[in-house]
Amino acid sequence: MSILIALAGKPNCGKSTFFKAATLADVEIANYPFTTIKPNLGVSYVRAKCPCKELHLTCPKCSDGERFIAVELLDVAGLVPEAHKGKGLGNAFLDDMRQAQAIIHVIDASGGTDIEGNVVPVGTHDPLDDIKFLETEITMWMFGILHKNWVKLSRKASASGEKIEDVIAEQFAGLGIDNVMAKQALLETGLVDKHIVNWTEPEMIELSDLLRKISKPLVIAANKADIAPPQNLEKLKGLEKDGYRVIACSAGIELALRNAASHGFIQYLPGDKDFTIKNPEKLNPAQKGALEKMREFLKKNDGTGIQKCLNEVVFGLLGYIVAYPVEDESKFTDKSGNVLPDAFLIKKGSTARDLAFRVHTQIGESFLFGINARTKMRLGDKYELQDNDIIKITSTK
Ligand SMILES: Nc1nc2c(ncn2[C@@H]2O[C@H](COP(=O)(O)OP(=O)(O)OP(=O)(O)O)[C@@H](O)[C@H]2O)c(=O)[nH]1
Repeated sequence: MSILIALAGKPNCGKSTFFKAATLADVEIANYPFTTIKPNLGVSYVRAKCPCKELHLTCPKCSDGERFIAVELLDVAGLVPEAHKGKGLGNAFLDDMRQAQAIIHVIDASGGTDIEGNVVPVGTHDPLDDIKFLETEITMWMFGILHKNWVKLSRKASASGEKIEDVIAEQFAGLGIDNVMAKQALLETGLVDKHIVNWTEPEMIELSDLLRKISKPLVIAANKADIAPPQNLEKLKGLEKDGYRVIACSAGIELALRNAASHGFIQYLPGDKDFTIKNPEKLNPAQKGALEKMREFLKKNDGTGIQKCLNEVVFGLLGYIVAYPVEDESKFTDKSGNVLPDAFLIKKGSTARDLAFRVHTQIGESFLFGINARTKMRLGDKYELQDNDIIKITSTK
């Protein structure tokens, strides 16, 4: 049950660079055999504080107390104007979007590419237009589905007396929309009280827009921040008051740093706010100069922003926490003595029994109780997991 994040953006915004950087894992953090599963599907990681440091344990799964937990990243191609009408690779774009739980929308914050991705002088294109553009494409695609099936849906809601949220959820099940999400959108638009046969097109568009926001939450990766005019970044940050999450970033710098780290030139972990040069004598002045420029960016922005985007999606937007199941609660290990062998991303609000099911269906079904490995307290099946919990599960199996 991996988390799938879609990486979307118009041509030339730096999406491929972001994808390459985010899926280029150093051997130290990669516990997946391949970081690229398919050409456009890769393994990336969220970064969390591993409990090993606090417990003074040596943990082979983390780097200096930083745990990298795998998520899947989908490089979505084909965002072009009118993608929702099937233009360009529009259908592929929307099909990819269907499966994702959330979106990282990579935009060119420098304003150096127009809406179709053609290069223009930096600062001449308004990056706010790019944000609207992606949202409109998804909303109008969803509206298209609603509009096309409207007669069928009306009949269903009238004849069978099925609840409208159930009818909508069924129609959009493939997009990950359930009846709770549908109900929320219907309530917010006020359409819950209006029979579907009387819905107008603008009302259906408003509903589609809300369904998009609820089912495909997004983070805006304000990329190329290294060359972006400051007023662009300020304008983008200003969107946060409207509920947007905007992160200034540089995929170009992240890729360069990960490459430098994998070749042993620097010590750098994704998400670090600085790096150290390992062998300065091996670098020429131009390389040193380039690294120092990158360091300036990191200092100013608390890192390159790439790890922040991933963490914000998983822990912020989607509300996941990390739980560590163990078999020996006194040593914090599995049966073979491996310290903190697994880190599971699990939804906030999940219980000890939910964690048991994540370990194995049989263990979930035969769950007896949990033990908080830190306090050795017994936990019932309804115990709500807290971030960073280490839990021993006792079952009859
Ligand atoms: N200055 C700067 N340039 C960047 C950054 N990220 C990407 N670029 C450059 O932007 C250009 C486009 O980057 P790509 O990653 O190929 O863009 P893309 O969005 O995948 O483009 P398509 O493959 O056409 O969809 C390249 O010249 C990159 O080197 C960045 O953070 N800063």
